[in-house]
Amino acid sequence: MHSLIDGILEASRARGPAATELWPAEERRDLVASAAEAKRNGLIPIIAEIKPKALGRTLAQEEVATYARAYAQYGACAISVLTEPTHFKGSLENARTARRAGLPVLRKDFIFSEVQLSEVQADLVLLIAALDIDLDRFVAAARDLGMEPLVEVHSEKEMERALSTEARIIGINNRNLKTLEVDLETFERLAPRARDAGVFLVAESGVHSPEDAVRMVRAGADALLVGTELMAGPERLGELNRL
Ligand SMILES: O=P(O)(O)OC[C@@H](O)[C@@H](O)c1c[nH]c2ccccc12
Repeated sequence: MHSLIDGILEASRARGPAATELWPAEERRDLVASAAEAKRNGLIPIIAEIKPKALGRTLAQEEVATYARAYAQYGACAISVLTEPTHFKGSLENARTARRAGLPVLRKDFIFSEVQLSEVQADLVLLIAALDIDLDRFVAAARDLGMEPLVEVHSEKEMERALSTEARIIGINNRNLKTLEVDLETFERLAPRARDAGVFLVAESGVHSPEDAVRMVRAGADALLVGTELMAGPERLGELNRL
């Protein structure tokens, strides 16, 4: 694993988990239904990410709220929120704030221990296959807490691992977490196997233009996850999600 990931895991271990959050009995928001609605409205379903690292600094809560509202206004089907503080400059608070915009929220973090799952409420939670966690156990634990797991893969081997679990949503990360290189070909190579298995498929990372977006949809993406490009200007979502 890249030393960056080692550093993130080490910092997380040193911090320890945040206090467990009790889940209010409010309705859960469904990514699959929200993506279907975007499609009906003639839009490419995009999960728009709040990624402070793209700006090189932490965000004030008013800024998080502004991004989240803009993402909703420009037709995002969900919001992804980085909650990892040391490298990605995210926070649990950002997830709570973003959820007020009304869209399903995906919590993005480096989850390697089950207690981390209860730190904050989200509709979906990212589980990274490359972290070598017991995916079956974490998929079940996430559902027990009322969150839908999104299992992220980057190789054929990780894809087989993800498909062997009960996961219904799989993300193919075009960014290699070891080298940090981005290649949209990764999605094109791995998507057919997942399509055959009938899971909901997310193309993650490296989408910067309408051409990139269409390319991922043609390759079989049910939704795209876009961060860096939208942090530079959330209004760009309005160009990226046009079919
Ligand atoms: O900024 P990009 O290239 O649009 O990528 C967004 C998202 O896919 C990326 O932030 C991401 C994908 N998987 C992750 C795992 C951890 C942290 C971050 C990520």
